Amino acid sequence: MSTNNSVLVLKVGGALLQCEMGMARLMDTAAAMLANGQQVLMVHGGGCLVDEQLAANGMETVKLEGLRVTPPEQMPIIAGALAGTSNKILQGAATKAGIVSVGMSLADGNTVSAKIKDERLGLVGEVTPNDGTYLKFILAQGWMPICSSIAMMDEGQMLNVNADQAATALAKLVGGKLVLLSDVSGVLDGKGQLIHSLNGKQIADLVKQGVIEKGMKVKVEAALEVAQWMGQAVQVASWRDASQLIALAKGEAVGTQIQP
Ligand SMILES: Nc1ncnc2c1ncn2[C@@H]1O[C@H](COP(=O)(O)OP(=O)(O)O)[C@@H](O)[C@H]1O
Ligand SMILES: CC(=O)N[C@@H](CCC(=O)OP(=O)(O)O)C(=O)O
Repeated sequence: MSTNNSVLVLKVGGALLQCEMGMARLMDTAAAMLANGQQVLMVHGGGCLVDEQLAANGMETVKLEGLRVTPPEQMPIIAGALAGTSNKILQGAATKAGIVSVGMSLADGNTVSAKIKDERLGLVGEVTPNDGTYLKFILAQGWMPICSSIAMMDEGQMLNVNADQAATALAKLVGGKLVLLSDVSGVLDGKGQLIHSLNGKQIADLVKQGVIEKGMKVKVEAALEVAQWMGQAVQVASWRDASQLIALAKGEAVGTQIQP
C-alpha cells in the first residue's frame, strides 16, 4: 500500500449512494489507507438523489452541458439532498468501516470562495480555493472529511456546485492527488472501450466529436485543470470495480489518466 505525504482527494459520484456494497468496499479501502497514515479527503456528489427529490416534489430537472440549472425554489431540496441525505449516508458507511469522519460542505471553515457561475444556470456556484485551515486540522487528526458540494456566497446565499468542480478546488487547496471515481471504469471511446490516457488536445477532440459529453465532459475538464495545476496526472476510475480500488490503494494507475 502506498503512503506519501500528499492528501488523496477521492471524489465519488452520486450513484455510489445507491449501492450498499460499493460504499462498503470503498470505505474499507479508505479505512486501510487511513490506517496506513494516508490522509484521505472525500468529496461527493449525489446528482441522482437530487433528481429523485426534485421529482418527488413535483419539480423539473434541467441540465445544461452536465450542470444542473438551479432556480431558487429548488435550492432547499438540492441542499437537503446533497449536504443532508447524501452526506449522512456516506458518513454512515464510513462509520461502519471504522472511519472517524467529519461531514462538511464547501461552506464550512471559509474553505472556498464562491460566486455565481453563469446567470443562465441560476444558483450554480463556481468555487476557488480559499483557506485550508479547517481541512488540514481534520486531516491531521487522521479523520476523514466528507465534503458535499454545497457552497455559500459572502452574503449567505447557498450555491449548488458540481461535485467534480468542488473536488478540483479542494485538491488545489490541499495540493492533493485527485482521483475521480464514477460509475464507469474511466473515459470510454466511441466503442465503449476504456481509454487509458488522455491529454488536453485529445480531450478537446473527443468533446468535439461528441464522444465525451454531459457529466463526463465536466469531469475530464475538472481533471485536466487539476492535472495542469499540479503537474501530475489525475485519474478517472470506478468505485464499482473492486480491482481498481485495490490497485488504487497500492498507488497504481487505474482507469483513465488525464495528463497535464
Ligand atoms: N466518453 C464517455 N465515457 C464514459 N462516460 C461518459 C462518456 N460520455 C458521457 N459519459 C457519461 O458520463 C457519466 C459519468 O458522469 P456523471 O454522471 O456526472 O458521473 P458522477 O455522478 O459519477 O460524477 C457516465 O455514466 C456516462 O453516462
Ligand atoms: C451544478 C450541478 O450540476 N450540481 C450537481 C451537484 C451534485 C453532483 O455533481 O453530483 P454527481 O457527482 O453525482 O454528478 C447537481 O445538482 O447534480
